[in-house]
Amino acid sequence: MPPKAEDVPKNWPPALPYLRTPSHSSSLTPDHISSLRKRPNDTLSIPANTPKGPCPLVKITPITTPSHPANGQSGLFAAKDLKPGTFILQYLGEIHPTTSVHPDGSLPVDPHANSNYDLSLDRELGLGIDADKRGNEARFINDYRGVADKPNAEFKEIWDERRKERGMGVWVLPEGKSGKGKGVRKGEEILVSYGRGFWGARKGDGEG
Ligand SMILES: C[S@@+](CC[C@H](N)C(=O)[O-])C[C@H]1O[C@@H](n2cnc3c(N)ncnc32)[C@H](O)[C@@H]1O
Repeated sequence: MPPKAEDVPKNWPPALPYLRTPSHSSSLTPDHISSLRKRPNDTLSIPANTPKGPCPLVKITPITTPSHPANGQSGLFAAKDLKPGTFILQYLGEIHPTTSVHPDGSLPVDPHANSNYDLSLDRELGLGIDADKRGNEARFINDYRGVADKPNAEFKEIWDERRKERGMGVWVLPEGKSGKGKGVRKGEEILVSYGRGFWGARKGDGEG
């Protein structure tokens, strides 16, 4: 059955599969899988009342402000006031090894290296989450550079108790000692820091 309009968020690109749970690359090894199923000591769980499917806290919005560095693309905006420390949604995409052996057996290659939607989940083990070809609303989160003075949200590892699996979550920045995180007001863009490495690899695409 084709998905009903309410099954995907408004402004979701029609050609892109919308995920409600992570997808696993067929290149994951048994070691990767067993590490994904081991809960790290200091991770928070996804709140039990988190809906599977479209997130009521956010809106995918086309950007039409000429001064915005991602003008002509989309961004993710708050649909409600969000307090500091709020879990917003999980970053869904394909969980994949960051290197895999080339089909001809030559040097390892990373087929996700050029993706603009690839997040690191575990650097040591070499695991990433790529939302280039499939994902959820979180793939539309822009970097704060050129948009605001500071980020108002962050990517932080989470534990999914329903799937017993590690993943990445998007959280509103906590208050912190200096009152750093002030929350996100309804209608404000949700912005993270991609890190200098992202922009360093894409000189001319944003700030370094
Ligand atoms: C994960 S995507 C974010 C969603 C993207 N805007 C879209 O509509 O699909 C990352 C890409 O968004 C753009 N982008 C995000 N933040 C930006 C910023 N601060 N300045 C310039 N481009 C940005 C860049 O093209 C980057 O490669």
